[in-house]
Amino acid sequence: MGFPKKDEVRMTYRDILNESARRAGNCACVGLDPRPGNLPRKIVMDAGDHHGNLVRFFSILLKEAARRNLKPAAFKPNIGYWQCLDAPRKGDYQGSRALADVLDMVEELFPGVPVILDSKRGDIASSSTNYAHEAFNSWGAHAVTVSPYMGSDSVEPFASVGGRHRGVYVLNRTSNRGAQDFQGMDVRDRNDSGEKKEPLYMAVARRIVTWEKTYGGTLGAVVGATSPAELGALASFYADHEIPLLIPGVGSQGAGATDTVSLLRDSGYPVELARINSSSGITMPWKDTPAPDSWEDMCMDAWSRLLEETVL
Ligand SMILES: O=c1ccn([C@@H]2O[C@H](COP(=O)(O)O)[C@@H](O)[C@H]2O)c(=O)[nH]1
Repeated sequence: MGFPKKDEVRMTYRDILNESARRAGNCACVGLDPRPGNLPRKIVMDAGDHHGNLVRFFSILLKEAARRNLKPAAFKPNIGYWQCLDAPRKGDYQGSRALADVLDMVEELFPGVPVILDSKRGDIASSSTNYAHEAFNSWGAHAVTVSPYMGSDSVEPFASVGGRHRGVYVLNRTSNRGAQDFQGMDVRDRNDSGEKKEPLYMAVARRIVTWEKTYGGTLGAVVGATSPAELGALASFYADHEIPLLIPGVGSQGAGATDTVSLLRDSGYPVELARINSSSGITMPWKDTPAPDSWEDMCMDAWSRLLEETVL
């Protein structure tokens, strides 16, 4: 893989986001999460050949999207969907090889479109350093998702290994039902002198802004579209700080892209820094039913709808 390009090294990750949104004309992020059991019948030539089946499937989709000039402003593979197809103790790396080949295709067909590796890492500093190398150097990703649960020293290695041209999206207020269990807890930040309590996701948001001051143009936040009140509050808070938002939850999880864009605009948030993600809603809109013969058009319709609904 050829990341990073020479020009990109001179840019901050925030510059890369601004530039890719300007070129694409939208703030859409297409998720790349394969589910081998739900692939169209005609694609599956041998049920055990995950590498062949996935490369065939994504090659058809990516080439057709490029032919129709359907350029999103980011791609987001979730590493778990790919690496669960490896069987390393048997010398089998089909999932990882398929992801590598698909990322090569993305780079060739959609040059300049950032890839966000959704791996949700975060560990003691020395281990985080290795995870940062995994994302930025092994996979050549432009950005990675990171959990803040272990604190500053677990997040900072991603920013220092990545440098200014790589992004670090911190899990802030996630899109799942259980997000409220901890992220919504009222807490008092010991670093603040006040006695006032606030939801944990707001305390994390303040830290993201603090980290951003040290690692300018690189820190972002993952905030789900499924909780509009929280997304609105965080988007307003981040607006002046220009913190990039990665927003999953659109499509299969029920949130609408149009509503999400309106909410961001109403919050005064610079929409070109957001990446609104839909994964299975685009690559598997038939959900758990068998893929229809018109599967390719179905995917392209969903893909182009996301781009239209997130137009800048
Ligand atoms: O809060 C979060 C953080 C990450 N995700 C990831 O995004 C995609 C969503 O997939 P859909 O098929 O569009 O529902 C998936 O990789 C999640 O792990 C999230 O959904 N919410």
